[in-house]
Amino acid sequence: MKHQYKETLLYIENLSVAYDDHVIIKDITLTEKDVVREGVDHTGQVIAFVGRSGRGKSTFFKAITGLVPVKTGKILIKDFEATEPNIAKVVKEGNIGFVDQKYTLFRHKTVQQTLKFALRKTSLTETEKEAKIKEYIEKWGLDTCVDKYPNELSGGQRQRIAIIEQLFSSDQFIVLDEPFSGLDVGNIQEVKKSFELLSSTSDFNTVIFSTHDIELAIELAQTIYVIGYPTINGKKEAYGTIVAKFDLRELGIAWELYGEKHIKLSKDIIHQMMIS
Ligand SMILES: Nc1ncnc2c1ncn2[C@@H]1O[C@H](COP(=O)(O)OP(=O)(O)OP(=O)(O)O)[C@@H](O)[C@H]1O
Repeated sequence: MKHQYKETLLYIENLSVAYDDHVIIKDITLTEKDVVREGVDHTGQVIAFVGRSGRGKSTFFKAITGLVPVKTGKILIKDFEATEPNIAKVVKEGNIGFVDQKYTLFRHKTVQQTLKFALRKTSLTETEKEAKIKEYIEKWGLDTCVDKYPNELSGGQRQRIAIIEQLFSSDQFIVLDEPFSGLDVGNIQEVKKSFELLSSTSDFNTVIFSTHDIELAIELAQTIYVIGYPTINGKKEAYGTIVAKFDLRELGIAWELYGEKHIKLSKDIIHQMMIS
């Protein structure tokens, strides 16, 4: 066995979202399962969404994080509080962490204060909260930032704080909308490291992100979905949906160094994006 599929972590059926009467995304159905790899302690899931501008990636992310209401459909996630396996719950705002493109932080709070605030609804004691913040600050290399305000942080640092903040207030899911846009090469490496940290912490950790950088998507994700306008009966529709799914595990190239097969996949993905 190289890898095995276990419990369902995320299940989306027939999702559609409309602003006023204008349907933006429609007919979105997907299942993501927990994957266990032989000889690897923690294998979090990394899922990428790509697609041309305006096809509805951000709208889809806002729907699964409960930030916009759905028109139709069901979004279920594993219930981590249930004592039995395979118990799912309907997603609610706050269950899935969302890091937007601007990594918005409280302007008037220091990093320490921001993280403390993110833990306010947990049942941890004051001492436990301090310990948890310290643990993450150290693990994520943010020791020098504790007493700084957002305008004193680099883009990469701001983003890591935004990720930790979301991790503190929601369970094992985190959605990042274009986490790599506008970052320099150094910060891109830092964010990549955050992805590794996230997925190596727990089997259940699931990172969902969008990007316009296909190579990065292939390098980081095990599943890549293309969101685009579908062509139905020869006519291109004007709503976004999943037009293609690429499972790198099935293709035998997940967790592998970038090579010939990855380059071929990149071409296939770009082709799917161009026709949708
Ligand atoms: N609040 C809103 N009200 C009305 N229309 C909206 C709203 N937000 C987004 N839209 C429209 O929904 C469509 C999809 O936008 P969305 O931001 O989800 O696309 P995207 O795929 O994330 O694009 P990009 O890659 O450029 O970020 C666009 O036509 C956009 O104009």
